[in-house]
Amino acid sequence: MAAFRTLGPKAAAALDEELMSTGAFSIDQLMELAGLAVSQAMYTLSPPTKSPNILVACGPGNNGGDGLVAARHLYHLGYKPTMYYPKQGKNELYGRLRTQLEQLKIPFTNDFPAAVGKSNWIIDAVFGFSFSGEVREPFPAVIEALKTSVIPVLAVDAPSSWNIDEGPPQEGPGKWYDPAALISLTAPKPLAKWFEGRHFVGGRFVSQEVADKYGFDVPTYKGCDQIAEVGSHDEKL
Ligand SMILES: NC(=O)C1=CN([C@@H]2O[C@H](COP(=O)(O)OP(=O)(O)OC[C@H]3O[C@@H](n4cnc5c(N)ncnc54)[C@H](O)[C@@H]3O)[C@@H](O)[C@H]2O)[C@@H](O)CC1
Ligand SMILES: [K+]
Repeated sequence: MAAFRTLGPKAAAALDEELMSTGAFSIDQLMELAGLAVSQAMYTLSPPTKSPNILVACGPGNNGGDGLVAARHLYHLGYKPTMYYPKQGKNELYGRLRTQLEQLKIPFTNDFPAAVGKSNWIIDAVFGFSFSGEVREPFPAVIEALKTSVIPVLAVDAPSSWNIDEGPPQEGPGKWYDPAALISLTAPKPLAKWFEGRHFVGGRFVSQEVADKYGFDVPTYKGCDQIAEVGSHDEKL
């Protein structure tokens, strides 16, 4: 696939609304499918036999919720996830997802930089398509740790701190946080045009009719995969 079509933040929010109204999906279902897709992307990048220790950084919104779901699936796939979740959002769903992890005795840490050194991979579920402006506390230290980390990172829906429409922060090449891999949920957001690492799309539940209405492509999923690798924007696969 070359030059994939993207979905801007307003269209992405409208699509979620439509899936949950006329589409009759619940947020729990959408988040479960998103988190499952994230866990499959992680497995494709590096199986638990090679990279058992996964640090999952979760933000206060639904992107963080995807990280909570992904951690549960990763545990059942044989990984040892550790959670960093400093600011739990108000939705009761986040509380239930957290309880599910606590019942599996998955550890939560308050010291993100210290946990980075004990990890084989990091999952960035801090901010998704509703991120805007300058990164506020307590997350600047997290973004800084991601930027300087030698541990590879899989970003969920967006590399956190990147502008959703305009891509990486304008700090000069090589000076921003640049994850090794990205999984776009439902469709790549405009920022994916600046991303050059391994790129997956998850969302094997969206109909062609919905994709046509919102103007994005349904990738070719293989076998029973929840994800498809789509490559970078200018690359022909
Ligand atoms: N169909 C899909 O593709 C689905 C996507 N979901 C996920 O939901 C995400 C969008 O979720 P939300 O709309 O809840 O938003 P996000 O999770 O993208 O972020 C919103 C949260 O981040 C905070 N925030 C925004 N800018 C900030 C800044 N500069 N500094 C500090 N905090 C900031 C907001 O106050 C809010 O708490 C998607 O990116 C995707 O990961 C799923 O969970 C549901 C289904
Ligand atoms: K993210």
